[in-house]
Amino acid sequence: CQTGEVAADPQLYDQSYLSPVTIGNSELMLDFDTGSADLWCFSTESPAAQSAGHGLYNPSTGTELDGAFWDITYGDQSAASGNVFADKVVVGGVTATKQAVEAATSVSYEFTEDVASDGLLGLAFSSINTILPQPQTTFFDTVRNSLAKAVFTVDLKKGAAGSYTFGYIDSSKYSGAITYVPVNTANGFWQFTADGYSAGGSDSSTGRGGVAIADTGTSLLYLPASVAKAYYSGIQGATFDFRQGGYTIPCSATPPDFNVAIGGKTFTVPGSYINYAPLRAGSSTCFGGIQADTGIGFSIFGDVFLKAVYAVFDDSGSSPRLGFAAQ
Ligand SMILES: N#Cc1c(N)n[nH]c1N1CCCC1
Repeated sequence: CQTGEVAADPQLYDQSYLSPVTIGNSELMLDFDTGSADLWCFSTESPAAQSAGHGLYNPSTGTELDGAFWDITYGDQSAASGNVFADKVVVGGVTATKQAVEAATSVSYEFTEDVASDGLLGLAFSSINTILPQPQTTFFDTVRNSLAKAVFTVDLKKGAAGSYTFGYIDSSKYSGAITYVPVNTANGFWQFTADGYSAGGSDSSTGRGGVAIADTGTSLLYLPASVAKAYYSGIQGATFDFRQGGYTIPCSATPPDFNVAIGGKTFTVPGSYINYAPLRAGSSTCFGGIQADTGIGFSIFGDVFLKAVYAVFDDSGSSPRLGFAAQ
């Protein structure tokens, strides 16, 4: 029965969190993403112009899946594609002896420019893995029957290293009880229903809840437009800036805490987490950590929310569920 733990290292402004993964005989830094289901990495097959500065997977240690290829486009229109090898993957001591490793032969500039990241490790459901003609399993799905318990946990932190664990829940990492809610896997995401939202100390609701996904691969917290609008209406100097593509606030602002009701329990995102980052170095205008989920089709509980809670991604029962506890 395997269990393991790996660090989640924050990148600038907590834009993403990277964890060390051994693939074949390379150690790479991957972005663990509960919003996608492909494990892909820069490789010796990637064009040098695209892979400069990145750690590379050398497929010589793997066995090529003949005829298999992959091609993924994310919500932000970043993209990558390539071919597939079965190789040994180790995360925090948990070993998948024959994991589908997607070697990139082409990546978009967003990935080329993010030199700290050598690829992604998808932790959504394998139903949305992009490998054709036959989708393959995520790392979690590959190892889940060998884990002490078919769970993984997410403990992200603001501006500090957090952790992911596989196979166990660490009671020293949270306070109070874990509140569990059912997951709808129809879209391949860890999708749940949030009950409602409110700002500050008041329980004056900023709006009814709705469908949401827990997504470590997204930096911010995307909520119904009416909720985002109500939240920023309480902040002096806040505005929706079309050119920036979202709400901005003065970096000097102290935003109110933001409360989310899930499973009948209230979880609080400290207002400071919503003063996300200057528009560019030295700017006195900051981008808001809460943005409208307009056009997405559901809310996205990304890192701004996840770094305020301890999250349990539980596939150990008859159907998957999500657990949340205060950190
Ligand atoms: N957009 C987007 C997105 C998402 N919703 N989850 N993970 C994402 N990405 C991982 C790497 C780039 C984007």
